[in-house]
Amino acid sequence: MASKNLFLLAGDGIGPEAMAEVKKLIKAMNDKLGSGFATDEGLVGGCAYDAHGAAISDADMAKAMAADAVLFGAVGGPKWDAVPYEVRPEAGLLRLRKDMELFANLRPAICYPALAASSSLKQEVVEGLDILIVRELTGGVYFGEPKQIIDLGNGQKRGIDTQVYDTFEIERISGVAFELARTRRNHVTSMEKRNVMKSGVLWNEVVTQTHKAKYSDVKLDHMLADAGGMQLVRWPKQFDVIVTDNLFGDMLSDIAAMLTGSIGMLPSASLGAPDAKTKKRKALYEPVHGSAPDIAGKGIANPIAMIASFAMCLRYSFGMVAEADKLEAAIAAVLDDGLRTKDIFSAGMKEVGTTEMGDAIIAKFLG
Ligand SMILES: NC(=O)c1ccc[n+]([C@@H]2O[C@H](COP(=O)([O-])OP(=O)(O)OC[C@H]3O[C@@H](n4cnc5c(N)ncnc54)[C@H](O)[C@@H]3O)[C@@H](O)[C@H]2O)c1
Ligand SMILES: CC(C)[C@H](C(=O)O)[C@@H](O)C(=O)O
Ligand SMILES: [Mg+2]
Repeated sequence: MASKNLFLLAGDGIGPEAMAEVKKLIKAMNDKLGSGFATDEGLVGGCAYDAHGAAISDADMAKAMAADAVLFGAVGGPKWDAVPYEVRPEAGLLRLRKDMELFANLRPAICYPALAASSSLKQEVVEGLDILIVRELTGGVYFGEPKQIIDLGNGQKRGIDTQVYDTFEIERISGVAFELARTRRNHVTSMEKRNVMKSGVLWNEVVTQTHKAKYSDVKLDHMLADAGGMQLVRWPKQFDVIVTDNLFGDMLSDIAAMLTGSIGMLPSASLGAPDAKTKKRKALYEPVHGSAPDIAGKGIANPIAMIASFAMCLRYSFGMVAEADKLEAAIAAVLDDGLRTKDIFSAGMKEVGTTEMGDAIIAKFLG
């Protein structure tokens, strides 16, 4: 069997702790199921800066470009607060997204039945929740130029970020959202702020045109992004697929994370366009959470977002749909058994650490 090449970038803080659980899972799949994964590892974020002064080296960037899929942990932390902006840990992740042209970021927020009662929201609000945020990932204010701080010479400075979207960027991300909606509940809600932003006006216009031209069988709603944030907390089950820009998608997905019980639960897939010849997409899979410096090194991080990101990798990069379903079912089963890391703990449940949670999920998956 041809090997499936995975490039692992564990990063900083709890990144390596969560990645260790996925490494165990990959080894178990190779040993017990003959899955044929080949892995290589590199450095990203603060650890890469410490090693060679950049948030990701050109050599590791080349390996990421060549891999069938990249698994990414998390980057950042207070240790690197003072490093120059251009080489801060987060720059490594942004370079991966931009250079690999990973324009489509899929962030599913699913409330596992066992966690419905432990959410900070009322049980009936989150029970059975299954929504998908489709975040544009290579454009908008994250990458628009100019992006700078200029000295005005009068004791004042000016910080500038630029929100830019071109038609093709909005067309291709809304196409991804409409296609995915067809495999779900056939409903897309597009979020922007057309009431204050020109890019929001264009976003609204292009999504509407794309819908009319190719996807009129899908139900489409438009919502202002601030109202969208409010509606996500008020009654999230009104949504199926939400499509939005880079910055709104960043914030709305952190809000959605709490609907699932913890940010330690939310996986994501960042996908490029299919290659014209091979049909393969460049892809990176990462949890939505960060390096969690406050709990790093304590062995208590929730590895589920990282493991569920690997399930997305099985599904989207390797077409291993049965294995992906089985892995997600294993996560649900372990939660049903009452195992909880600290972030999702509630009375009467069994508190476990990162390793125990990972082991239990792997055992269920293989069993
Ligand atoms: N993709 C990424 O690498 C990524 C994403 C977000 C933030 N960051 C970076 O991470 C650093 C910390 O950022 P932050 O504190 O705003 O966000 P964070 O997601 O790291 O942490 C927010 C809170 O959630 C908790 N948390 C996060 N993941 C958890 C998990 N798996 N299990 C249990 N608890 C978890 C943390 O303990 C913390 O209290 C910053 O440098 C930021 O830039 C990186
Ligand atoms: C770490 C940071 C660059 C990143 C982002 O803002 O996109 C993170 O918050 C995320 O949600 O993936
Ligand atoms: Mg974020």
